Amino acid sequence: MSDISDQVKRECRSIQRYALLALVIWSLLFLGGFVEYEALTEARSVTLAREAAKANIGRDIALRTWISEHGGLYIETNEHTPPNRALDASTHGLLTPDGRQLTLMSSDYLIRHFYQHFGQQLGVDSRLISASPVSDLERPDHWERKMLDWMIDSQRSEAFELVDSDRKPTVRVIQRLGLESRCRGCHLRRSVEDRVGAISVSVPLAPFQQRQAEVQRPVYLGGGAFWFCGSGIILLITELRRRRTVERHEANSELRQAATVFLSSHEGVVIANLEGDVLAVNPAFTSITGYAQDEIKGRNLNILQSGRQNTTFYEEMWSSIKQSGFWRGEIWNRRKSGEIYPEWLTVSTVFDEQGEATNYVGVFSDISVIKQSQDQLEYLAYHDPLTALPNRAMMRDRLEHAVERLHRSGAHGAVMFLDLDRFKSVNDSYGHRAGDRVLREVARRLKTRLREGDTLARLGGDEFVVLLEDLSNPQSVASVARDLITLFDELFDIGDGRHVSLGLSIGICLFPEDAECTDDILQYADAALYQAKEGGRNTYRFYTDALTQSAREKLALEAALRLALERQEFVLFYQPLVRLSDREITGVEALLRWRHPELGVLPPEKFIPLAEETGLIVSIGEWVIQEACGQMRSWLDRGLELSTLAINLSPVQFRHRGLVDSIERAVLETGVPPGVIELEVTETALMDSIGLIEQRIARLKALGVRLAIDDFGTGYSSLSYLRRFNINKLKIAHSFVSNIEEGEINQPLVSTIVTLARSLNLQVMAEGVERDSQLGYLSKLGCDFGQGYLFSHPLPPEELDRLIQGG
Ligand SMILES: Nc1nc2c(ncn2[C@@H]2O[C@H](COP(=O)(O)O[C@H]3[C@@H](O)[C@H](n4cnc5c(=O)[nH]c(N)nc54)O[C@@H]3COP(=O)(O)O)[C@@H](O)[C@H]2O)c(=O)[nH]1
Repeated sequence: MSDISDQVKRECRSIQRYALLALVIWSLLFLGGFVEYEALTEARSVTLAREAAKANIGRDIALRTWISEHGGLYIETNEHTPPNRALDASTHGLLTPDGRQLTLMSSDYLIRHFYQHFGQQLGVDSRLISASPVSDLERPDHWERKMLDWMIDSQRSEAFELVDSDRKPTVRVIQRLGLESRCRGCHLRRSVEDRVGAISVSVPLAPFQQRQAEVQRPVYLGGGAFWFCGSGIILLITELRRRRTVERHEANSELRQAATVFLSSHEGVVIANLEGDVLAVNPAFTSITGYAQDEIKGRNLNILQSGRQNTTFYEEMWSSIKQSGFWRGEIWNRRKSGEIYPEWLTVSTVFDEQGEATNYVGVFSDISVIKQSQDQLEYLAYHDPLTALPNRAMMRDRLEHAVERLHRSGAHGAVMFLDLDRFKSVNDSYGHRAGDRVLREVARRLKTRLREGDTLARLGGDEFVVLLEDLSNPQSVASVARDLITLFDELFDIGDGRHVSLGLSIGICLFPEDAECTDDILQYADAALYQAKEGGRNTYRFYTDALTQSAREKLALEAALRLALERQEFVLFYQPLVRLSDREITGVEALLRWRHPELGVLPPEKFIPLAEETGLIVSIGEWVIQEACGQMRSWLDRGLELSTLAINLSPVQFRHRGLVDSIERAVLETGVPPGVIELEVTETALMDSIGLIEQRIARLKALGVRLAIDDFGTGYSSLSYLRRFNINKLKIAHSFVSNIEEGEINQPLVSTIVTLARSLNLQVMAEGVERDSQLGYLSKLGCDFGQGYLFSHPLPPEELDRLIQGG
């Protein structure tokens, strides 16, 4: 950079030197011209003065001649014109009759006299001189003498010279006079016949110089102005040249910079003419396209076209370049290897100083990698990475399109919400790898049953959605649902030779029948799924209005349930457990109630399922245990003879690892004997959690807590677990007791349960004893205990208190 500026400075200095030289030459030329002009003017002044002198001489000669021809001129004498003493007296003493004196004026006298008086005014001094003067008046001065001698010697009749007379330049002219015949008489009379005479005229040069100076002034002014103009032009040209030099250097520097950018840029650059023929490319162009400069130069840019864009694309692109001089966008081009790739291209038109387009410059970068990442991101934004199925976003997108399209065409569609039954257990028991394997297999199996136009998406977890479009008959969805469920008949391989069994629940929403907007369709399908799961799993349900209503209620209830514990809205009722042999109340069963602020006292079936579903049952259950134990302690302290406190446990509670801890805590805190606590669980709960609860039951047993099987006879009829878990009591379900008198089926069933209990050495209790007849029958069978409205409804503790106290 500094090299460049030094060079610029050097060139500028050189230009300035030339300018100075030109200025000096120009000034010298002018000065020479002025000097020459001055000399010419001076010469002209001299010439004019000389001519004035000669004019005088001519006039003098004419006067002399005239006077000579007339023999002289008589004039009256006065103090200015005294008598001519040079002549004899006869010629100057003449008197006129009136007494005036006249004198004869010879030519000499007249002219001398004339110049004496008027020479000053005329600016000319003229006098007659003679080589042999008869008076001092005729005597030549030094110059005149010299000139007379020269003229005599050189036979010349005239001489002139510019001399300094009293420091004033004066033109002096001298002209010899010939002795003419008419003068001879006079000369003879005066004995000066052979005299050499001459007229000598002196003309001061100053007036002529002055006149010339006046003429010169405008010339000098004009000349000065001309000099200034010339000098100005020289300076202007110098400045222009200096600027052009600087600009040229700057342009060169910019060009060098541009060349550096061109060569070192990571973006490909191609310069083409207006026909699209390549003129130059940079190294990055070569590395991106594979074409070296020599290969591509002269070839048309269309060699790079990939064929991926149609002619309309190129027409629009070139139309933009021609209209605005510019185009930018993404384009697919072809490398020399034939591979096509995306590039981000900017095409700019280069214009000359007249605004005419001269070239096109294309600058581009290979965006293959960016594109791939972008594609990957787009893919991830719309796909589930585990199963490669469309995700929620894409499913919504497709559903929205389908709703719109089907709305126009009048065809039907359906959304199926799929939920895997027992998947959570697989994940919990065998780990996420096994779970992932199952999910991939589920996706694979489901796809086998669907058509190409259907969408199978995974929303997350074990939730899948199927979108069916263009259904000619909405009922056909049911057969698809059945087929999908059947796909789960086969076990799922989870590796290491292990297999698990899963079920499938499906909720179906038809559109536009059930709903017309995406959100509603999805919500309704979800609600239908809930119904399917409620309906026993491994089944499907269609959406209905009633279902929506119950779903809404469920939501409201769930919100209230979450607050019920902290608002202390739960209470426990207690129902007596009666020993049938003597009708004594030997224990109580704690039964939960919810005092809902708006709905009143709610029985357990209204909220326990929801509490189980949401997991709230764990903390509610802990409260029940704590509260019931506290109450029991209070009764025992007051001397009530109660040996059993029955507490219901839901399967969810039973599976929860904190169960034993919470019972231990209650025992510890309330001081209730653990032996009075009897936990009621269902057979199903026991069997479902069999692997998980074995240790837990052992701990409970070790604590002294008793176990009763609730609703015995309605679930699995496996008896081995009765011994295995050291069960203490069987409770015969209401449904068996309620029609014990009429049914031929129920009597043997109840009798069998009582017999079984006896043989296993278990206590047995009948639930739902409402009538004496039922009591009589059960007593006859030898049933140990009974519970039912016949004895008492579930009561608040203080009422139960009264009941027991009252006997
Ligand atoms: N996990 C928990 N579950 C609980 C708890 N409290 C109750 N429950 C469960 O709710 C079920 C229904 O209980 P509830 O509505 O209180 O009904 C009990 C009695 O009112 C009813 N019963 C008693 N005698 C009769 C009768 O003669 N006729 C008739 N129709 N019903 C009667 O039976 C229920 C008690 O039955 P059981 O538990 O099988 O002994 C209840 O079954 C529990 O599953 C809780 O705190 N936690």
